[in-house]
Amino acid sequence: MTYVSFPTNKALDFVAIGRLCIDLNANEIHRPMEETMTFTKYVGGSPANITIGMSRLGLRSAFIGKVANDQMGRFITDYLQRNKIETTGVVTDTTGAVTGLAFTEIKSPTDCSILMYRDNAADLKLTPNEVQEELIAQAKVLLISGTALAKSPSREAVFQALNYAKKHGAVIVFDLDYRPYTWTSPEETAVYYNLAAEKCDIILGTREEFDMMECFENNESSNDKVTASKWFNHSAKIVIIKHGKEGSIAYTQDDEGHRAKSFPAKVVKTFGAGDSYAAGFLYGVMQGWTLEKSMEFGSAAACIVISSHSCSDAMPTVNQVEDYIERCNRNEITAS
Ligand SMILES: Nc1ncnc2c1ncn2[C@@H]1O[C@H](COP(=O)(O)OP(=O)(O)O)[C@@H](O)[C@H]1O
Ligand SMILES: O=C(O)C[C@@H](O)[C@H](O)C(=O)COP(=O)(O)O
Repeated sequence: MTYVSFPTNKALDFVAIGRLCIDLNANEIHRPMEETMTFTKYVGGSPANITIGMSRLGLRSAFIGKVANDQMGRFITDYLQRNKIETTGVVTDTTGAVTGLAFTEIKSPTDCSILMYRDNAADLKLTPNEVQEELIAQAKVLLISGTALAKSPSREAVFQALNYAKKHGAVIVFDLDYRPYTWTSPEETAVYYNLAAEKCDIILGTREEFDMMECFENNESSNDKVTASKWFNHSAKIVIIKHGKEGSIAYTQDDEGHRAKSFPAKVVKTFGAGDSYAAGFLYGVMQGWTLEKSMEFGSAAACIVISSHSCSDAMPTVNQVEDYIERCNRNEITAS
């Protein structure tokens, strides 16, 4: 059963808009940030990680965003190019804005947190007129990510990208990617998230992210099926609700819930799971696979990334994901 039809005859498979940042991941793991002395630098930012994931899986990918006019900005653009990602949509800030930094704290495989430095971040300065219509016109899929809605002008740039995607028939994917510290209040966040989600074909988020979007509804308890069904009155064809280690469920317009098979992992850190899951899942549906197979592929990609030190750099190839699934089926991998 096909739930989403992707346009054909496009030069690009995938374009994402939003945050290009730096992850500084603690080298001394299993200790708090106060005691962490050294970090390894990687390209980061959830939509950047997903795009790197798509490119590693062999899809023709591009990015639309803004980087600082400094060494960090050049590091990011260069990394994208080395990963075969089209960067004509990545513009350089001219106002002295800086690159957002995410310092990661890895206290244990289950207790991880992120300390973000995002004052005057370049990615939030992207303006609507800097969004290249041509790039979106050429793409089968546009992915938007919630954090880019946090401030103007990046907020309007995302809505402009949504307009172009609608005009040119791209499938629109929304990764909710809710980072509370970028926002003033859950209510402010919910207003913009709901406006954007109405326009999207595939919505991916954790239970907590959907709860934030429902903050005006005074629900006594959250219910995945009820949450998902609301979006089918708008543009959505697939709504995925993620539950960390417990796996994920995809809902479709026929009200069916499709549960993902999950795999064991020797977890180093928890972050990066959602980004690699998104890349693996989207790769699968773009190949015309069933939802179950696509979700299984996403789950295995997530296991590879959470078993590694980085997010972006650890994004797997198709062979690596297939190999992981085979090793799990042979019981060669056990949970940490
Ligand atoms: N500890 C874990 N072990 C195995 N798989 C995991 C684990 N944590 C996450 N995953 C996989 O990654 C997917 C996305 O993870 P989740 O934590 O829900 O997203 P996010 O990183 O966006 O919060 C899950 O649905 C699951 O398949
Ligand atoms: O998104 C960021 O700015 C930080 C990411 O690069 C980071 O590594 C991360 O948090 C990944 O997010 P997740 O996949 O939702 O866990």
